[in-house]
Amino acid sequence: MEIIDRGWQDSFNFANQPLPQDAVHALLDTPFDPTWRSRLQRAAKAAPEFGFSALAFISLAGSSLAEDGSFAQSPDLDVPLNAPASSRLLWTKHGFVLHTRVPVRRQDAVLGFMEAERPLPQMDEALHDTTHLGETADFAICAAAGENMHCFPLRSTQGNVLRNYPRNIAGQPLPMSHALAGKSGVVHARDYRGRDVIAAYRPMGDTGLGTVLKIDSAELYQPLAATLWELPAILLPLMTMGFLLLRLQVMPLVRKMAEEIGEREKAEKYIRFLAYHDALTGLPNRLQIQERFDQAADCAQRNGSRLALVFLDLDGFKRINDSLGHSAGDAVLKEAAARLRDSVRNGDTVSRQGGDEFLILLTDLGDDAVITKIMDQILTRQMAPFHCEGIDLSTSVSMGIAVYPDDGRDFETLLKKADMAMYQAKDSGRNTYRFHNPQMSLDVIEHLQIYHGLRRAIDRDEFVLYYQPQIDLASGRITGAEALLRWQEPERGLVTPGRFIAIAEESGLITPIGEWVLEEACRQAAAWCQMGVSNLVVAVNISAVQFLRGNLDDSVVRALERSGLAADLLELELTESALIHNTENTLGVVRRLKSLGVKLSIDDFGTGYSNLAYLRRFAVDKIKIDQSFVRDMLDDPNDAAIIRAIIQMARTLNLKTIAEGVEHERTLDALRRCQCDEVQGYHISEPLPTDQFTRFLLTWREGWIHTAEGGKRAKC
Ligand SMILES: Nc1nc2c(ncn2[C@@H]2O[C@@H]3COP(=O)(O)O[C@H]4[C@@H](O)[C@H](n5cnc6c(=O)[nH]c(N)nc65)O[C@@H]4COP(=O)(O)O[C@H]3[C@H]2O)c(=O)[nH]1
Repeated sequence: MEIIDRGWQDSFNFANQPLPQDAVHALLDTPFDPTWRSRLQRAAKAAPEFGFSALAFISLAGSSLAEDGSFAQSPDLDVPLNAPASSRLLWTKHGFVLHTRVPVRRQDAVLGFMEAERPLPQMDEALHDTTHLGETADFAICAAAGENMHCFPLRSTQGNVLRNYPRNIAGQPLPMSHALAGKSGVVHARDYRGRDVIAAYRPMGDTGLGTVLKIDSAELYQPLAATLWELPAILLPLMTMGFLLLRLQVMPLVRKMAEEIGEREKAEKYIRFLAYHDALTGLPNRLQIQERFDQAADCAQRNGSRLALVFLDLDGFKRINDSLGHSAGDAVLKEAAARLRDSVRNGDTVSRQGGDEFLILLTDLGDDAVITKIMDQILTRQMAPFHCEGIDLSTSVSMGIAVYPDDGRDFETLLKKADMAMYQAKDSGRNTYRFHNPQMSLDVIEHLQIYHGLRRAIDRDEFVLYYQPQIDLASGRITGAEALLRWQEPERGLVTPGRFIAIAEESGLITPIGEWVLEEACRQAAAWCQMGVSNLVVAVNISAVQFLRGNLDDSVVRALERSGLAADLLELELTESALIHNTENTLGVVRRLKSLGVKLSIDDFGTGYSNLAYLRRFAVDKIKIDQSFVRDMLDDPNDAAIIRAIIQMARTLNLKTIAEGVEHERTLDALRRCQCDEVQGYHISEPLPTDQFTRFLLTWREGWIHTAEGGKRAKC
């Protein structure tokens, strides 16, 4: 039910974001306005990100204004749902699909409609997720069709739907008929195949659908039946052997029978338990927390108190699951669940949504201070390491908070807002929490637009590299050029990496983008070399994601081969965090790169772990002192002391140092006095497009450039 409600709510929210609203409104008067049509089309293109497989905006007259994706054609089953209105549940060859039609509104006026389809893989899973209950366990979802019913495929119907199937067989109601009559319970009855089953039934909210979870009685009672079958054969000889033997032989059997009956009751209880709990952690499931929310909201409305819904996601869970396996993943989830339960008050509810997502309902709240106290408690507890399969693991969590009634009054709205806030917490570096604020909805749209734009940017040739010179302080020579990525986005203009690198990392797009950067930077460095610029090292930023997930060493080899650039004219700038994780794999990649002759520098040094051991282990060549220290070094003695310490340490380890973010002559002098090797910053030059950087190179110092005719040949 919540999946369907959420799907409908998502459609409604999507349709009523400012961009679609404005566009549909504008197209009321000028239906063919190309600017608004193209904006609306951009909004439609964001559909997959919201989980839609198809989406169309439709005018009041019924014509399509913009659409994306393809709607299901001739589904095997198509049933209208009572609520939310204008929704239909379809069964297609890919599984369940929710079809919704929602109004695009401004205040009370309907401006148009949005039709959307969203696959519901969670419901597909529900059909198959019964195997752990037993061989014959099965889950059914049906809709009333007059006196009969239509049923979506069960495990036992092997993908086939049941159309117009009777609700009673031989005068006896099937368990589903109770669910379709709006009742919940457990019965021993005959199912549609005429088999005896034990079945739990319940209606699916107000949708008009019914659900049944059932298992064949024969399977459930099999051990008991076997015992009963043996009984007469044993009893006859026993009767002649007298009381003693009777006690010895029969009593254990009787006890066994009693146990079997106990087992049967346990199975029944388990079926009931599953309807309201998560099987892995034993926590309440989504259905239960939603019911508790409804009760708490009624109460809060009466006494004017507040509630909070917290959406919590474990940070880095996928990495644990992928690298250590599912049993370690399960252990982490159980431990996280136990800690969450311990971190909240008695009246609060912790539930598992699925995967590594949890929901927490905090009731009876005064001001936000109570919420932040609980959030801090959760963060602290989750971070404590725990022992799992021979290793110490620790996790952190990101949380988003939506407050009743400030952020909304119904469960789905609050859930959606808490979800958005959770993403903000992730964006802010994880291991933290954020309260929802209205700006977040706009941020989500912006985030999606950037994501979709990035996917096409390489093919459309929209990336460019700018270069910023790096200068040797002793000689004044240009020793290097840092390649800095820019995105020439058709509508936004030149976009700097701060706005898109994190999205590229999160979506994995950083790998192809990073490869493009490597190829382009090497190609350009080789071109400068051909022009006669000698020993100019091009420095390329490598993201930690690219380093850990991509085949960085292969990409580097390819870029060098294609461009013909000498390996020692390429420097890779890595952050400390890239080298700290996954050390064995990292070491292998670094060794290969070093064996090629590629240089390695550590970017933003001083802001991360600053672990000296890895500087040696990875044979780093250069340390880049973070601009946050450089910026204030003249005014802040602590920053100046840190810079001096970094430079001294680097000298001891025989590493070069470069200071970034040098904006003033006086900073440059101070760095020279500290014996910093190189500098980079606006004082010398901002990052420049290729042609301007080439001019910069040619005019920087007389006599520095050696042409091929001039004697000294450039190394390329
Ligand atoms: N205030 C101030 N800023 C200065 C000064 N001199 C240089 N900067 C800016 O400082 C940033 C230095 O790059 P970064 O620390 O590697 O930080 C880079 C880097 O981490 C990332 N980045 C840039 N290009 C790439 C790329 O191709 N791949 C990856 N993975 N990340 C990139 O984006 C970050 C930001 O890049 P930009 O916006 O180009 O910002 C650049 C540069 O324009 C100065 O004197 N004052």
